Amino acid sequence: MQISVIGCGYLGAVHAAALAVMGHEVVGIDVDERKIADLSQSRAPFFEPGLPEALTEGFAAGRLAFSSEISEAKNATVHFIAVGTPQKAGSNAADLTYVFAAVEALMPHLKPGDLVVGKSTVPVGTARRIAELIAPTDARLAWNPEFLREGFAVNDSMHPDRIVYGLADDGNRDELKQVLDAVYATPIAEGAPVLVTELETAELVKVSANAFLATKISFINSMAEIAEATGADVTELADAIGLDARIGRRFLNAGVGFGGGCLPKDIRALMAHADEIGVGDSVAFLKEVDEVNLRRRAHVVSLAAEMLGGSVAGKRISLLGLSFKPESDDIRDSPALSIARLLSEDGASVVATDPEAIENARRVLTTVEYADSVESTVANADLVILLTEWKSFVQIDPSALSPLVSAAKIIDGRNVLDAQRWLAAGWDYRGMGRYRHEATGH
Ligand SMILES: NC(=O)C1=CN([C@@H]2O[C@H](COP(=O)(O)OP(=O)(O)OC[C@H]3O[C@@H](n4cnc5c(N)ncnc54)[C@H](O)[C@@H]3O)[C@@H](O)[C@H]2O)C=CC1
Ligand SMILES: O=C(O)[C@H]1O[C@H](OP(=O)(O)OP(=O)(O)OC[C@H]2O[C@@H](n3ccc(=O)[nH]c3=O)[C@H](O)[C@@H]2O)[C@H](O)[C@@H](O)[C@@H]1O
Repeated sequence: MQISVIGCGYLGAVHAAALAVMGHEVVGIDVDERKIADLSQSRAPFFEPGLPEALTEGFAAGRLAFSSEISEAKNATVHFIAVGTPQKAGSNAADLTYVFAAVEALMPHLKPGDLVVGKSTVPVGTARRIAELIAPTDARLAWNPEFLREGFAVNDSMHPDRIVYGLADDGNRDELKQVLDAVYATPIAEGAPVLVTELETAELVKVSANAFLATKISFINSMAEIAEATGADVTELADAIGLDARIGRRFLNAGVGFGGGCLPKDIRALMAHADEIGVGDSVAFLKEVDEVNLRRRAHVVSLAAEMLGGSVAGKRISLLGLSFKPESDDIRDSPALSIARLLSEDGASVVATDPEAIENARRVLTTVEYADSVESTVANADLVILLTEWKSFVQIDPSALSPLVSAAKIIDGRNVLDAQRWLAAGWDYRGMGRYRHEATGH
């Protein structure tokens, strides 16, 4: 099939490459010419494992192209909308400007019978508005939310655990379902379940999935707060409750909380939209979810001050990790960046490293010094804080770092380090909601 993907960011670039690998002829379109220049040369414009290989495969097969000209979408019959829907400045609501700009730019190139497929995450009701907007072109609309995770985006796109088609129940449903079944023939053949819903349900499935994940993380972080106040250990607690299959262990990792370009803005957009339509009370709990999450960042800063004798001012603090999660260079709403900013504001001298996110961080945070290696980052540190659980950080040998630092003190912001090993190497180790032990080593 001939497919266009409008918007080639973290979602769209991966989606375009994955569709080409699946055998379709794909053109990816973006208004960002730098991104298109990179992608056209088969270079991933951001770090995402597997994306360079997928781009290479798509280009080698002659099935993938990128352009900044929307007119290049004219030969496609299926058009995915994958542009950003960030939080509006000064409000919790989603900014839909890019979605409507993309649809309006695409409209002159739509042919009767084309299928426009929304993939961006939007407030319920957006799809219906777009369907009305494109009606004069005789193109049709579907909403097909995306559930991929950054860091696993290519694999999640090739092997989704479910595929949701939002299709208006107006007599054309079977025909449109067949088109989408052809788009997703490869994962469907592998057994990916397909769910067909009304447009509104498909839109709501997406935001409610993210709201549930955010709630699960804030739940365990609330328990971390209780554990901190009572001497319990939240990791043991998560292991114990997670063995109940109704609860499940995944997404019960307490720490500095969730960030990224989706979970935070999606729960806020859901609250804003629910307020707007008069059902704000239904999701009022998400305000607490957001607040618990943001408190984790402040908590790390207070813990740092406590470990440094009452204040971080004038202290050298080393941060391991800048991206919002490992295997990604994405720093959108990253807890690590907020913590770096708060520590600098409190007068600490902050030095940070990350395997992939330094360049992105440098552009938005200038009060921090950046270093290329763990060793140069921790040199003469009064305190080390792990904020993103990159494998290379989790595997650090604590005794190799001890001679480099001014004081062997570490906060494990993701509860991923082997506490006993760090304690045995003489470090003052503090996790998030974990038992407090005294160092046992030299
Ligand atoms: N990043 C992720 O893992 C996932 C994102 N989503 C949703 O997908 C959407 C996109 O997210 P990201 O890719 O992360 O954002 P992003 O900011 O990385 O990418 C958005 C892209 O759209 C482009 N764009 C903006 N206006 C355009 C226009 N008129 N025509 C063509 N291109 C245009 C931008 O230049 C940018 O490259 C959002 O709604 C997000 O919530 C959904 C699932 C996963
Ligand atoms: O809509 C989206 O964009 C995507 O948002 C999330 O994916 P992503 O943002 O890539 O990352 P997650 O793996 O969900 O992690 C989000 C944040 O939660 C944090 N987290 C995750 C799990 C956990 O147990 N504890 C925890 O603090 C991570 O460190 C990270 O900061 C969802 O998992 C995807 O299904 C969804 O498609």
